[in-house]
Amino acid sequence: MIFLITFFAIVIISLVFQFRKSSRLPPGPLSLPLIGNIHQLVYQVWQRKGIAAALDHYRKIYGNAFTIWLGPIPSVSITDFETSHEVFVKNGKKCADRQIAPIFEHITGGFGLLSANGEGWAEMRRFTLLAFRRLGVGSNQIERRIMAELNGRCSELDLEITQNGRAIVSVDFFDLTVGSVINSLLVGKRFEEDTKDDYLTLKHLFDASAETFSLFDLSVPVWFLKWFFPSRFQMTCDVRQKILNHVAKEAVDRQRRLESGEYEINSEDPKDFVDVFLDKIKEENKIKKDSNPSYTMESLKYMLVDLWLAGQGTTSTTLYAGFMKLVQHPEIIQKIREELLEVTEGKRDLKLEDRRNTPYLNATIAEIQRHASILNVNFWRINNEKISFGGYEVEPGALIAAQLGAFHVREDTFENPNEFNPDKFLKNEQLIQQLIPFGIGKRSCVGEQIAKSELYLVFGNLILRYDMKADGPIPTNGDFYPYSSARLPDTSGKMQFTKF
Ligand code: HEM
Repeated sequence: MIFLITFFAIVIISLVFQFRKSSRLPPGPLSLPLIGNIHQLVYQVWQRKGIAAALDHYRKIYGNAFTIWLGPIPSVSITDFETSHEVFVKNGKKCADRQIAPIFEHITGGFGLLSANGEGWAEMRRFTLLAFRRLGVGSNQIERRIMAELNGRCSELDLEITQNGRAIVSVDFFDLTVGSVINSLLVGKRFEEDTKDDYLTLKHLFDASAETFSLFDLSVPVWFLKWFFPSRFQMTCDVRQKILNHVAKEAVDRQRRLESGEYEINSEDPKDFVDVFLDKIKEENKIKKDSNPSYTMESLKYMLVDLWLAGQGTTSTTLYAGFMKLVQHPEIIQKIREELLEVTEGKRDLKLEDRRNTPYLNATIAEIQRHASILNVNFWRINNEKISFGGYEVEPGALIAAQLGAFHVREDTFENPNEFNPDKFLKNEQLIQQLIPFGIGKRSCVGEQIAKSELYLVFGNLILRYDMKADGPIPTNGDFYPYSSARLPDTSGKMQFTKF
């Protein structure tokens, strides 16, 4: 009897505590002590066949901001633009830290951008944006890099068309084009015929690392993985080390040549990110006593991996998914082409400066990004100060995220969200400002300018140059891993390109 009374007393006290902790937070399903809402979340994700759909379900019940308790930690999801702006821009400083998966913290040691926080992250972010500017991002220098790569790839397509009357284009085409642009920006090398194997090794390693990017791997503590899944843990560490060595080998070699006097950096006209970084290491070394500890070879290696990792798959997936949509809508391709022929008079390539005169292409790219919405769950931030918004209060230590995937499928913002139709962005010109595929606030994408330039130039110029249609069935599987944080489409689709 005493045992039963004690048990019920503990349950009631725990429920009261849980209720009090939740009372100022945005609403959400009734949570239990210790497990929070994990059981309901798992059920909804399973029943609705995906994380974004489950979050959309909660949004419909509880509104634009809602709380799901992940065990003892509250996670606040925000699914509209205005509240995201209020929290991540107006209160940006309070939630600049990212919640870093224990396994990532373990393998990066706080280096890089994706899995770093604090002063080290802030310094690297400032440096990266400055380095990108020095390398011509935002000017027509980046346009030249992208077009050089695209022209190289198109000459291969043209040869295939001359030989076979058509070229078969698969996801590899976009992977290689985007991979080459980023490689040339980071380490000054494109992937050419003789270096394609290099690229394939890297792609294979990145694919292998994506396998260990499930919510499970990202949530459990390192000791748990080490003890209960030692081979999986080892695989994650080994793959990461191989990626690090592979991506950084050019930087290590250049550092060696720099020290031996075989190589010199032209500070006025750096060739790539490695040049800018090595130059900065040299500058910091001169200061000695007060030099910034962020500028080391180790730090450069992790920066290269993060920029490669974040910049390659995202852009390539968007291009592939976009073309898969377009070949199912030849009328949209036709309308884009008419617009582009008017702007270029059919005599020249499409340029970034044409963007203001191509509203239909701009709307199509926005619709592609909305549909591709590459993250099912956005990276969580941790607030380190209390954040108040819309009458709610989120105490420090909560997880908080703008859920881009759930936001991009809202039917009250994007009419008929399942339908692929760029017209929605033309009917309401403000809508394009509300789309946030690159995230919002202090941790938003550092590669946004590069990605936007690539998407515009590749979509536009390929449509200007080629007629395209599906080669075989278009995969209709939707999201290949609906339970993973990142959205990955089935990439088995192919297209036939012929000369326009
Ligand atoms: C279509 C292409 C791309 C999309 C949709 C995309 C999207 C995103 C998103 C949603 C985030 C997280 C924002 C947040 O936490 O709120 C992010 C972060 C990031 N992206 Fe991108 N990205 C793309 C291309 C690129 C490129 C080309 C690069 C590099 C050259 C890049 C580098 C990064 C980095 C380093 C971060 C972490 C920034 C930080 O933590 O400070 N991304 N991106």
